[in-house]
Amino acid sequence: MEENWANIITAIGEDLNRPGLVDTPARAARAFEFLTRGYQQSVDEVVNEALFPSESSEMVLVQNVELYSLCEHHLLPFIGRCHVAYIPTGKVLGLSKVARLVDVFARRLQIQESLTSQIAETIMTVTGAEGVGVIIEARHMCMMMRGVEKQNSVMKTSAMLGSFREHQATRDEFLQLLQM
Ligand SMILES: Nc1nc2c(ncn2[C@@H]2O[C@H](COP(=O)(O)OP(=O)(O)OP(=O)(O)O)[C@@H](O)[C@H]2O)c(=O)[nH]1
Ligand SMILES: [Zn+2]
Repeated sequence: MEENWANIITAIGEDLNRPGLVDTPARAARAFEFLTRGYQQSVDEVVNEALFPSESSEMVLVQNVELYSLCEHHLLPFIGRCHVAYIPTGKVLGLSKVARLVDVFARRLQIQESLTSQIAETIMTVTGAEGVGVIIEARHMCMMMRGVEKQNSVMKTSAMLGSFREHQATRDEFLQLLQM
């Protein structure tokens, strides 16, 4: 990866030997590895068995999980917030694990729609929940810094599974909790 960054820097007409750039290929390689570290993670490892028995069958919402991902078309960041809700059936997931699972999929090359579905499906599988709802709101640098150059548009995507898809009342409760 280091060699490839060196090629890119040369290709844009920069001088790889100038002091500010000497370490950049290695640094950029480390940064890019970090930004895509989701590929090195597995759901089981991240959850680390942090599933706890609970009688609760009421909605759990983790709101405003910050999200940094890379769009798979331009390799530019999209940045925003993710809201995750589910209705447990006998076990609840460790709170931090919800945010960790968001990162497992955000730290890859993504489009926002797939990222949203992957998070929802994983929470559903891991918890055996009755239903899951995920909403992501994000700003795409590929639309802001370049291309169409729109600074204020926000992309909102949702994935509703199980009771969140089947029952209007469940979906409404989710959307109401988000607005509180
Ligand atoms: N649906 C979806 N599209 C995305 C996402 N991230 C980037 N894109 C879009 O991917 C498309 C790629 O279009 P192309 O025409 O192949 O590429 P381009 O010439 O760079 O397009 P422009 O961005 O319009 O300049 C663009 O419309 C981007 O806005 C995403 O998460 N979801
Ligand atoms: Zn893009």
